[in-house]
Amino acid sequence: MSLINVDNLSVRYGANTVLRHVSLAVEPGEIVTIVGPNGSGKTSLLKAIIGATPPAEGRVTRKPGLRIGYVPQRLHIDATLPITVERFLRLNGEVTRQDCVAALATAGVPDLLKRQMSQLSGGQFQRVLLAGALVNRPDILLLDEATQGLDQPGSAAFYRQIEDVRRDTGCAVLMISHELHVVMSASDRVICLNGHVCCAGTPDVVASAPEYRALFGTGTGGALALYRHDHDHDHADGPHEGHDHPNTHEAAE
Ligand SMILES: Nc1ncnc2c1ncn2[C@@H]1O[C@H](COP(=O)(O)OP(=O)(O)OP(=O)(O)O)[C@@H](O)[C@H]1O
Repeated sequence: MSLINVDNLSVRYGANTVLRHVSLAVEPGEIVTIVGPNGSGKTSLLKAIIGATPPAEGRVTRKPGLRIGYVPQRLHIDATLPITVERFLRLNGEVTRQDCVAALATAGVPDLLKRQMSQLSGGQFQRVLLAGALVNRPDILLLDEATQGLDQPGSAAFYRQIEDVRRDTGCAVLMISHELHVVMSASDRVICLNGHVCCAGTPDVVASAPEYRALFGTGTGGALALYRHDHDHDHADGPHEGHDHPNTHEAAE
């Protein structure tokens, strides 16, 4: 059974339809990236998946008992508020120090337990948010542009960490990113969203799809090559989400 199944989902705010007939599924252990321009409904999709936004049409099914870890776009913590990393992580319910130590290690920042949140660098802060999402041992991580404010090497390092997290914990990942060229190596599957699913498939296929190029241009070719590396695992392409351009991936494959 899929961890998450989105079936023919439409989302409206008043008269404004921001998602139309979106269908997708996330399988255990998969890394799926959602790309799309500003305002294309990416955050609305994540909100519908966690149940914070009701569907106008269609439905979202979560596997019973599914544990979701959520990493927000950004989180502001008042610099004058003294709060250590450990205390911050223990805000997540019944969490022991051991759980915090383990989550920080998985997030790639094993030595931050006693540090003040306000003294972390941007990259360390995002990893502590990641640890906060990991602390309850989720089946799936949802990341909403978790690398905002990081420079490109910082983003690339963060996404490599996500791959390590998947390898170490087996959890699935559904993430939003503007940076296909950076998430390329980490993603099994990419869904390009623009109110509807305009193309979907492996990163290579999506990056060369005319629909993606129409939205993002072709300027990332060099970066794609730079960040691409060989995977030592083999994930199936997964189901191609229903969309308006059925021949895209087949033509490119
Ligand atoms: N609570 C809301 N009420 C009304 N309109 C909303 C609400 N949330 C989002 N919208 C609108 O829905 C559309 C999609 O927004 P959403 O945040 O899902 O897009 P996004 O792809 O995540 O954008 P970005 O890349 O800029 O974060 C936008 O036009 C936005 O203004």
